[in-house]
Amino acid sequence: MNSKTVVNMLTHQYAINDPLHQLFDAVNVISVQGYDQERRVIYWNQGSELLYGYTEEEAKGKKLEDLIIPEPMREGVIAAHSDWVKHGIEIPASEAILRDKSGKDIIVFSSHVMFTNQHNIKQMYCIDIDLSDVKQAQAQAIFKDHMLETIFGAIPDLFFLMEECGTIIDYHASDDEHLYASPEQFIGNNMADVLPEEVASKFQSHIAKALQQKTMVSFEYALTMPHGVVYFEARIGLLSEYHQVMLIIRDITEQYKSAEVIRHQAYFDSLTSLPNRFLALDRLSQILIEAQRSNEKAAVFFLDLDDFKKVNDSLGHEVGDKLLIESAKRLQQVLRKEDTVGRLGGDEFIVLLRGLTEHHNALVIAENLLKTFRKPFEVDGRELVLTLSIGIAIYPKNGNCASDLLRCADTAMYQAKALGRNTYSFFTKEMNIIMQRRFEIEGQMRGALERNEFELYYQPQVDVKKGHIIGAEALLRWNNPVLGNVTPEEFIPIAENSGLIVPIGRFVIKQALWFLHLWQNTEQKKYTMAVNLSPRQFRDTELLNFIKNILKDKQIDTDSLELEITEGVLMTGQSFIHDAIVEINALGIKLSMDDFGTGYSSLSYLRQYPFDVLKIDRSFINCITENKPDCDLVKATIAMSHSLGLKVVAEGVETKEQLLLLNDLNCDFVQGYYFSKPLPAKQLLELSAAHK
Ligand SMILES: Nc1nc2c(ncn2[C@@H]2O[C@@H]3COP(=O)(O)O[C@H]4[C@@H](O)[C@H](n5cnc6c(=O)[nH]c(N)nc65)O[C@@H]4COP(=O)(O)O[C@H]3[C@H]2O)c(=O)[nH]1
Repeated sequence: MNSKTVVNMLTHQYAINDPLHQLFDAVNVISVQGYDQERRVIYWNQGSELLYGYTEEEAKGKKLEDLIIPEPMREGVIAAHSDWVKHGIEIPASEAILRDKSGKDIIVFSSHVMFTNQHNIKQMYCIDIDLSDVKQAQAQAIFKDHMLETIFGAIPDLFFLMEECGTIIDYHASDDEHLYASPEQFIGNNMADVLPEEVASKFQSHIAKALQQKTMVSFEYALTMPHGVVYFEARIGLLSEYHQVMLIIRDITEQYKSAEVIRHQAYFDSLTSLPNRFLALDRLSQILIEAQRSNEKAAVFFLDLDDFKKVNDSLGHEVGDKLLIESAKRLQQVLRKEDTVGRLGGDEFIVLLRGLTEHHNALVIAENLLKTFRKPFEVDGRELVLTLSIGIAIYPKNGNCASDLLRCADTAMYQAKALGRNTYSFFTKEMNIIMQRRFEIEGQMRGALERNEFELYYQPQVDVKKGHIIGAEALLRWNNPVLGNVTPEEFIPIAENSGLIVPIGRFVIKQALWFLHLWQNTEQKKYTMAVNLSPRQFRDTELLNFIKNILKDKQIDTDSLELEITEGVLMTGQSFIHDAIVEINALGIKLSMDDFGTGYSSLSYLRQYPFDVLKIDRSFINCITENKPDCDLVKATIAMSHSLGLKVVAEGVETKEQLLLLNDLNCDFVQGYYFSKPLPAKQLLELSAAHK
């Protein structure tokens, strides 16, 4: 054993016994290593074992550079150590990437001290703190920073970090276009100093709400920017521990505008931009609440453009639309700002007047409205005269709620029409009687089917030349225990308005086809059955299937059924009606134009749709023998129908003279009291059998 070895042994001895080592032994979160002058391990605490993987036994006596110093650093470490030992040049504390037993990199913060022991031998102590957690956390923080930056850059939202009091700490924006002020104006300033007062106070109150409710709060606001008004949605998220809030601001202008369009569509008429029925009635309810509170009178006007359908139909929908737009403008011009004018649909408008002090007021306004329509309308270079019929209901005299008042005004409007149009009519109690009757009929009609109160009568149709019955028209009769016999002219329009025509119409078709089956089978002859179809029934999407099934079930040829429709059905121009007519034709069912001569009698419909039969209204047949113009018209109608390939039925034939004349005019078929009134099924069978 040489002297050097003895010194080393002693050094180790001292090292082990050093009270400092006892302290290092107790701390295992820090690695403390002692090295002698040759950098051989003389001390290796538990922390070193945990960090570098070498046990004390394995480490002791080994050289620093062989243990934990990676190859590329070795020379530098040896040189630095030697500089320190020989020249007293300290190795500064620094971060270093060392190596553990398995060869893995270990990031540490390494500090070093040099002692000279009592044998005057230098010993170096390294104190290494494991930085891997710190480094990982740092890396994660950097990653999160990058991630947030990417997110902020990719999202068009604005992000503001601010103190709870509203002072802006930081912001992120993918572009500055959405910033109301420059970044310099924002940072360090309070929202209240930068944003308009109204918007700033919205922010303050919502931040307060979020803090109070300890939850995310959102709200919307608008800012006038250089390029126009921009709508924003702000969400306030709390960073409670830091007494800060995060504002996430999104530009919702597009959304807002589309919502605005939808809102507008829901509440305003797209053609005239007037409030629609829904909004107008809502406003009426509001007016009534206010009128009740302030003890004031209000008025509801129900306006209908006279003969608009004719204009619409003769000049086309485009002209009709322009007339409606112009009418809406004229109505608005007569009224005060606080009054409302709305479009109920078609050619019907509503006017709501609030704060009426005298009954007279409504009268003056009604006269002004009529006056404003006296000036002809100019559309596409044409001068057109359009008049109005106005029904007026007064709150509280005629009713307390919107629907009652509207109904009263509607009833009064009918009265104005009956008075000859181009006038107004105030609702009276007498009109109430008419209305009551309508209500009563509607009330009684509900359940009438179930109570078997309806019956079908059949009016025969006769071939003019041969004198044979060729078929019949099914006409509905209603006998109600309360109301007695109600005429179809009275109950059919009510059934149409209430929608009850749909089940009633199905009943008619079923009964009529059932009877036709019986009739055809009894007499072994192919009769036809004409059934009236209301406009409302076209909305019954299952109707044609329903008809098809019965025809199939009863084995009736489709061309034995004739569906009668009036011009009114076609005037609406709705596509589902067009489609249904095409399908009726495709099925082989006959189509008949009813009441020809009473409405607009448009030839274009006859060309446009596949009609098989034209029925001349009885009002024309009535006077054909005495009235030459009527006779000429009927003659022309028959000739025109034939040229279009249609058969003609003359309705309401009551005399032999009429029949003879119609024969001369080449009319195909007749129907009327001259042959027979509408009859119950059994009687028609008897008549038909006798006629054979
Ligand atoms: N003065 C006179 N009148 C005659 C003569 N011949 C027939 N009539 C009447 O003229 C009407 C002809 O029916 P419409 O034009 O389809 O007119 C029908 C039709 O539009 C409607 N209607 C009747 N039944 C139904 C139905 O089942 N469904 C639908 N949607 N409407 C129906 O009610 C209207 C009136 O029906 P009704 O009162 O049965 O009146 C029937 C018939 O009784 C005559 O020589 N002189």
